[in-house]
Amino acid sequence: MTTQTQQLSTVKSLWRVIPYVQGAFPRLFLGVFIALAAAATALTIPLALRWLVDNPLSSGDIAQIIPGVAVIFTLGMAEVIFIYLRRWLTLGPGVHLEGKMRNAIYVHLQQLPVAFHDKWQSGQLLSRAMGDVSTVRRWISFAFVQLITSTIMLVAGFTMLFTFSALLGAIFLACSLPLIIFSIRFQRQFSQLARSSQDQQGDLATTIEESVHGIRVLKSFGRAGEALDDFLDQANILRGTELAKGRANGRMWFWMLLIPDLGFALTLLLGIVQAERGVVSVGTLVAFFATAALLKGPMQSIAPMLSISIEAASSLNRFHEVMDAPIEILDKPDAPQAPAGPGALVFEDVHFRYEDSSPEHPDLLNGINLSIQPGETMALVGATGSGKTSLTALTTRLFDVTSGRILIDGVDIRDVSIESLRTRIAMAFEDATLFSISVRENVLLGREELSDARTPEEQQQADALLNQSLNIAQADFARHLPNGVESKIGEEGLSLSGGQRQRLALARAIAVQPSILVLDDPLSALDVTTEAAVEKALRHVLNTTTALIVAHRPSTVMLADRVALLHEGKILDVGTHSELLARCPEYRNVIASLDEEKQ
Ligand SMILES: Nc1ncnc2c1ncn2[C@@H]1O[C@H](COP(=O)(O)OP(=O)(O)OP(=O)(O)O)[C@@H](O)[C@H]1O
Repeated sequence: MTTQTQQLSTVKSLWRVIPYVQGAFPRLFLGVFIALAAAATALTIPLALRWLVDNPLSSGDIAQIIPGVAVIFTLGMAEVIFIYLRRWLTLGPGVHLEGKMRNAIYVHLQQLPVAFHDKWQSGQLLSRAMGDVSTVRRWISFAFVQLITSTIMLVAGFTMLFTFSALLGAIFLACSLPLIIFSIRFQRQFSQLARSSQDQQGDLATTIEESVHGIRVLKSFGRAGEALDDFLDQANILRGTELAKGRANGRMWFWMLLIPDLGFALTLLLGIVQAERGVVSVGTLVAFFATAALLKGPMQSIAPMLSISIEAASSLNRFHEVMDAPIEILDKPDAPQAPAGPGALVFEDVHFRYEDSSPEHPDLLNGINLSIQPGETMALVGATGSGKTSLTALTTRLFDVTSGRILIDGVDIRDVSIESLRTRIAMAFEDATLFSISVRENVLLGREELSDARTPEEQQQADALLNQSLNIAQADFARHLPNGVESKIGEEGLSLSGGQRQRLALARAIAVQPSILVLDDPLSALDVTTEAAVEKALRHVLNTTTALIVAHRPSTVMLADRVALLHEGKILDVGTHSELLARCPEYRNVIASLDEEKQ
């Protein structure tokens, strides 16, 4: 996804790095100070040279030559040591900053609502958390200090050149001025290219991620060739942008190398004439060119440092596009824990619509009123696309209601802490996502205290809960994996069948031992016999737990005490399966369509 960014100037964008570098300020400032000391030492060398040429060398005083050379040697050595120290000092802040920024974006991504993740491609998020953060680290560790010291060195160096000879200094400066014009033009062009390249890298990462993720679909539909063509098209666009960046850099380098050399040649010519006429001493001329030679480095470093700074500014913009995304679903200040009641779940005039749904459409959920008693199992049925999954997502605040309210044991779910709400209500989805960790860790994911069990008692408790949850979810197969429940599940559980993944996801929801269980068709991938066994075992759990179960199969409906029919955004009727069959034609239609789907 290529986002439209608010265009900030390079300096404003770079300024936003400050919160992440604060702890490392002393080291960074010391680094800048040491870099300035290195520059000052380097600029002292031409002064020592002038004294050496104009005094002992012209008078032939051998006794003074050796100490003079020793001073220049010592200054050179000091400069080398300062440069080493500067590199050592500035490396730490960069690494510190990289860690802080990466942690911050990870935490923020975890807190951002599901609506944000629905809109953003994972490749874009990945490239911002990895590539862009590394670019900013390179800038702070290297280009930032270099840019400051180069600028100060240029100001001090040109001042020295003017004191040596105003005429020669003015000519050298005049020859260098076009560099500023080129730098400004370069900055404009390069910042656009840098941003395009970073966005295209994000798009490419998304394509790779999606094609690896969907490799089975691509292979089975014989679309690998087309996927490769799409990838190559995107990779070619990125290559074009990178080549354009390289050409812009190359042009900049051409002028960066040529202009100082032209200035150097011109002033050398004039300087020799002036020395010959006695306007300047030979020592001053030597010092002038030693200084001018020293300034070539900072002048030439401006372009690469500018390009790194521009890239870092663009990376910071991309980073902040994620960090600035508001966390819309938040705890109220000092929100209390969800009440430890029996588990009544009530929907009161609940309205909900997705942000991107068009205004002429009515709300997807258009005034839901539904009351589920403690310990009751309520099945939710409705035509496909009627909003059943969306309704279940509201219970744990994956999305917030647009209006109305949802109550858990009489308390609005927005008034209690989200963390406590999500321990009271556990969810299992049709699309079961497992993590690349062991079966044990996956099942005990919602029981942090037990997944980190240390004492033998905790271990025993964790084992008992794990076994009980696996039994209810009919996930016995997990014990027969190569390392039993300690077996690590392949990436996103892909080494397991769909039905096996669903059973582990169900075991995970059961292990939370919630007061309310919300199941979004979690048995869809099971065969009829396994489904019947899971349902039988589930009945025991559901006797003591309030449950809301989205049902796509008549057998799931049979599990429930009552059934709610969702129709055109409202709960059209609630009753037992047979009551609804008898009195509600819409219910009969939905059940008939479920039967047809099953056949
Ligand atoms: N994250 C989302 N952003 C925008 N629209 C969405 C989102 N998720 C679902 N929708 C839309 O909301 C409507 C209801 O979807 P939902 O998944 O809640 O229905 P459902 O009744 O569970 O469907 P099914 O029985 O097919 O699973 C659909 O039209 C769908 O396109």
